[in-house]
Amino acid sequence: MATDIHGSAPTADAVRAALATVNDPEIHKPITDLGMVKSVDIADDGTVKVAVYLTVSGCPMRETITTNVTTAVEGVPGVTGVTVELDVMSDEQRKELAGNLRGGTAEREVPFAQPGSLTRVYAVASGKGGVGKSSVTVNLAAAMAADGLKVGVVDADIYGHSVPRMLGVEGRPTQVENMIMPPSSHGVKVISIGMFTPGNAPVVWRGPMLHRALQQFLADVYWGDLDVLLLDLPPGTGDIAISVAQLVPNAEILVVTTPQQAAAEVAERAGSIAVQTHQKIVGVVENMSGMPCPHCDEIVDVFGSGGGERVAEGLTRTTGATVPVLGQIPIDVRLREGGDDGRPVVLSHPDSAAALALKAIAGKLGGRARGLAGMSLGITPRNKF
Ligand SMILES: Nc1ncnc2c1ncn2[C@@H]1O[C@H](COP(=O)(O)OP(=O)(O)OP(=O)(O)O)[C@@H](O)[C@H]1O
Repeated sequence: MATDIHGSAPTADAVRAALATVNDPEIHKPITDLGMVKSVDIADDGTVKVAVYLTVSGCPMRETITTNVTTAVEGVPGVTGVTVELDVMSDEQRKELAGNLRGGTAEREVPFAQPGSLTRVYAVASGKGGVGKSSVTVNLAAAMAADGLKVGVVDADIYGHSVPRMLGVEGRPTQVENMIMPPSSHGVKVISIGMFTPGNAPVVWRGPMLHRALQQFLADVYWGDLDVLLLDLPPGTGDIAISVAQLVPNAEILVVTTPQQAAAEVAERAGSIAVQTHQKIVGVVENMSGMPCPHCDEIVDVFGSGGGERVAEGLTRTTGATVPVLGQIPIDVRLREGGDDGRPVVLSHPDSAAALALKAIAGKLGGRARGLAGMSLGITPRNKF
């Protein structure tokens, strides 16, 4: 603990400045800006009592907040001891905070669909299930976050939500009024339907409910300023793909397939939905592209070859715009293990061939300048008669 050499009591300004360095662990903004500091009492003997408002009672972050406040204030010259008292915001205070976080925008707007939004939104789609769409999503997200980008993932795979496990995110999100704070892991903010269902209960929802859930994930979750938002869609050409197109028309589609002929055909069908919804297809990722033989390193084409290329060519023909193959990811046991352990392979084995392929794709997608390119201008072309 730091003690002032002159033995004088710490100043209120210095304590405030120290508190301004403490971020709320979920909102990632200084507690002083969020109206969370209730009072600061500085005694002549240098002891400081800080009263902090939690956003909700039973906040899972209370211990982290207490520790961080204590550490920050202990560092102020002249402080001889710190006690932290916790209180809970009133409904009124929570409403005010939610309003502040929204930055004055009306409720229920999807921030990523607003003109001027600089967040790149990628909807990750596949034709068939099990081709590695979620694995690709979480690894791209983790690689981009490791590169310093602010990244969010919406697990919109309502039927097979696996993103939280793959990223090692546990627990339920905190809710402040009708704003949901997304938990984060490996620097990636995540929201999933799995966080709102008891146990591992399967979700049997119909189209309109799915649309509402997705709208909530996009509009009611406090994402902050994101560079990239990845949406893990359910396989196929279902309702969610249409909802994404309506809610975030500027989302670009990333198609994941395996090299297999059958998978490639359905992937192409899933991708071509973009033609109907006027969305851009950013590219194709071929996953499970061969497996290095553990004995001789020869590449074994377990699922055949050429699927990614075929899908890209097909989508280029259908859309009239060039759709590139962004990368090929080999089969790697460590990638599967990373998914089971909540530690994406790009972080656990960054030099493996699978991780290198994923990081190269992340570099292409994350490195594209943020801008208005690809954004809907809100103009509907008039039909010619
Ligand atoms: N390149 C790879 N090497 C080894 N295992 C992989 C690879 N890609 C995915 N897997 C494994 O295959 C399984 C299916 O992957 P994943 O859940 O990502 O697919 P998905 O397309 O999202 O499936 P669904 O749409 O049904 O949710 C997982 O166990 C995952 O760990």
